[in-house]
Amino acid sequence: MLPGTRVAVLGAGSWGTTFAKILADGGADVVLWARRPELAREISEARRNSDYLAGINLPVGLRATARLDLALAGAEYVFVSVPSQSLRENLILAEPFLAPGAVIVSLMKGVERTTGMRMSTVIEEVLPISPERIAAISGPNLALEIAKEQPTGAVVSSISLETAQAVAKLATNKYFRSYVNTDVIGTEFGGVLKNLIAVAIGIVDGVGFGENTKASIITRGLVEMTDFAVAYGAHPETLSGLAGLGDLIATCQSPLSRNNTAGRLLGQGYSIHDVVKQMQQTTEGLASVKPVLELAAAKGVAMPIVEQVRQVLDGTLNPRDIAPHLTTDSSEPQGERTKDGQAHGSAALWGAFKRTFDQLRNGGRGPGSD
Ligand SMILES: NC(=O)C1=CN([C@@H]2O[C@H](COP(=O)(O)OP(=O)(O)OC[C@H]3O[C@@H](n4cnc5c(N)ncnc54)[C@H](O)[C@@H]3O)[C@@H](O)[C@H]2O)C=CC1
Ligand SMILES: O=C(CO)COP(=O)(O)O
Repeated sequence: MLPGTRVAVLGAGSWGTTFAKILADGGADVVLWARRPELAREISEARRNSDYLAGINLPVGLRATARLDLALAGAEYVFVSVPSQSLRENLILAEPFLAPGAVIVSLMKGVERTTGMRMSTVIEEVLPISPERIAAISGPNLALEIAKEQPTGAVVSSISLETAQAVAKLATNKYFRSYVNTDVIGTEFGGVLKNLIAVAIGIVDGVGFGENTKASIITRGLVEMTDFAVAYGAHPETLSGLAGLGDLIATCQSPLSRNNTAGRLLGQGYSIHDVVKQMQQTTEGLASVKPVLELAAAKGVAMPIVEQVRQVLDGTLNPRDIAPHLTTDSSEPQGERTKDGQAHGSAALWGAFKRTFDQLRNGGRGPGSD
């Protein structure tokens, strides 16, 4: 990838702006599209995005505009970071201005509420481009930490390995390392599902429960995530990688996570109505609960933790009663793993932890697989 590749980033919230910085610091020629002209002006002139990334200086070469046509003109790669529920309407607006042959990359971690579709499938349905020109990026990527240039990794996924590698080369710099895979289903569902487990962790934190409960929810949550994603065709290893376990750890541990924060407020007794009012930024998990449970039911996948999150959101479960299992479940004792699982016993889980940390340490070379 030659430095100076023309790239557009759509969405100037915390992740879109941070990703624009990642790409610009990697040598790309980046134009960031913001809906609001005053935000585009602040980014271009003051090199700041004070609403979303307070205290961060943005790269000198990064340009911003509120004109979608100007942002997209000549862009070979288009990275999209708008709230998942608004993706479809934004793609319709963007389509007339897309350069022929452009690659579209989803940075989002939600499913469309009305259809249950993953973001790459919404892109494939709305835009007249082949799936080989679509990619998705996911990983333990709390925006503010990356904007401060704290090192991390992510996975770029596309059914075309060539596309994934080209995108990964663009999205690599001294503090951000991109790996590649071709498991788009696992990569995208990893990002969607860890949000729901992070809401559950926030709830138990808000209630005041301790580390045993949280560790149990994280571990059982990873089983739910894996069973769900595998039922839809994902490789289980993807869920043990950066886009699964890696992101689950980051999101469940960090007060920077909006999903975790929303859960904590619910656990402290706020109603979902009050929580939505308080959250200034996109909280994908809240919109994903219902479609994910519908998709799980369609494949017969049990998701007791996500089900309890739904009940807390609906006000039918007291947050104090949330547990890593359904407390009403009186079935016979089961093994820790359900279907594909005996291969994923404790040794495999330790292996997955170790791989994740090894990958985080292993920066600096070309894109490898996750
Ligand atoms: N913030 C983070 O640390 C990370 C976020 N993500 C994902 O990135 C996506 C975007 O999230 P954030 O940037 O964090 O959200 P955000 O709330 O910080 O920013 C969202 C941006 O989209 C704009 N927006 C809102 N409604 C819109 C609409 N209808 N059309 C166009 N733009 C609209 C907002 O004005 C704002 O600029 C989400 O799917 C999230 O899961 C992924 C990795 C990390
Ligand atoms: O996806 C994220 C970290 O990888 C950001 O999580 P939140 O959307 O919960 O802030």
